[in-house]
Amino acid sequence: MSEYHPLTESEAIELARRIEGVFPQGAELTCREIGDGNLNLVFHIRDEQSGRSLIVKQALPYAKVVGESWPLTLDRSRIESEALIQEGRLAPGLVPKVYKYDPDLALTVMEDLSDHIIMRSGLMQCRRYPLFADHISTFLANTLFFTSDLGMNQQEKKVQAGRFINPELCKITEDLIFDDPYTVSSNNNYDAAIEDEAEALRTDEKLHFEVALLREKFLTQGQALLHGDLHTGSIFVREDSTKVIDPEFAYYGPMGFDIGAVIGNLLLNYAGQLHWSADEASRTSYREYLLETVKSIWTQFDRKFRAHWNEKNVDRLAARAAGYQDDYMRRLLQDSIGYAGCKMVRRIVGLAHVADIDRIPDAAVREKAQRIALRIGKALIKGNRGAESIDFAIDAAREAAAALKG
Ligand SMILES: Nc1ncnc2c1ncn2[C@@H]1O[C@H](COP(=O)(O)OP(=O)(O)O)[C@@H](O)[C@H]1O
Ligand SMILES: CSC[C@H]1O[C@H](OP(=O)(O)O)[C@H](O)[C@@H]1O
Repeated sequence: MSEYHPLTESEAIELARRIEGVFPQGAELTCREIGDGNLNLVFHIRDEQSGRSLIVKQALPYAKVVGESWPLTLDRSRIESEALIQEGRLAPGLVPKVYKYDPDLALTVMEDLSDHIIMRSGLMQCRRYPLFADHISTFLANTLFFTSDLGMNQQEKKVQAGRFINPELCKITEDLIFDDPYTVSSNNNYDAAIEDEAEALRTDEKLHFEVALLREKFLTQGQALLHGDLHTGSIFVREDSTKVIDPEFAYYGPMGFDIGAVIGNLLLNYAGQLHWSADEASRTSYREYLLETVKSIWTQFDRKFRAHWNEKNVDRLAARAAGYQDDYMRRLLQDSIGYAGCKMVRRIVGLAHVADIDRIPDAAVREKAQRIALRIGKALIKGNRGAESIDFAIDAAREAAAALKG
């Protein structure tokens, strides 16, 4: 079985059976392929009798969402498993356990998180997660600080950056997020009703300038080891637990890209609340919850990151230089806001959308949600370098909803 080929369900069972300490001898295992993402196969293997289960995630040699015409490296499976192991070390309890990585079959065997729900689905059901901001801010502060030049040996960091060179997956981001939405591209995909918005994205010079600056940072700034695709479809939640999955886009990049991904995806749900909330009162209430969550994520991240800096910093100059920490955090906030905006725009007009918006059944309501999302996204991109607090993002969201009477 060791030569690469996409597994059948029965092969996935045989592979899972060989993982020590999970299934009882002779267990009757069942298997279902449950992958709903854009890229990979995900097998769920379970023993009904003991209730034990695990996940086998296997990379395909192409992007599943497009097909074999878009070849994609299998090495992303190594990057994903190594990133999960790093994240688990730095943020214990916030990622699934990795049982095995098989380089020949390009697969990772990991903990089954089916007792959680994908956060995007939870948000579409207007559920609240009181510990999420605490958990995700810990994940972000720990993984970003301790893989940066502030928190780890600077020579080791360069060596580690070499293990996370991820050109093909970075190219997807560079094209889909920072290029296609602002030009005519066969990758783009949007409803005809918002052709005026797509045209405006293609002709807005101030927007292009800001996107170019953010893209330049994505291309050149190896600040920390990023998750690289931290949207709400890559986060499993329960009221009492948060688990981050799917770091196959991991590479050394600008920290704000991860923080912005979380914020941008919460705001995409905010835009979609026209449909998911039952009425005006619950819409207002849930939107406030989303904005409080955005604020709390940034505030807690800022506090935790500064605490690491003050207590665990390994860069002597960073410890001494007056005003450096405040300047660093201000730039980080601004990057996060800018990238949040980019993440929002791409999910409305680019290749891969989000269910928060696309599953709105009524075309007129969906169109309004798309316009709100684009209005917020553009405001965040254009205003990022002037933002002095996270309230800038919150005010932009409120303004867009009010302007379009969401
Ligand atoms: N550890 C896990 N436990 C349970 N389900 C999982 C796990 N990992 C992935 N899944 C399921 O598979 C889906 C796709 O996984 P994901 O890692 O996002 O794949 P892709 O890389 O193709 O986007 C998830 O939305 C989730 O339903
Ligand atoms: C051609 S890949 C498009 C899109 O899919 C990835 O998301 P996921 O693997 O979580 O489904 C990533 O966001 C890419 O930009």
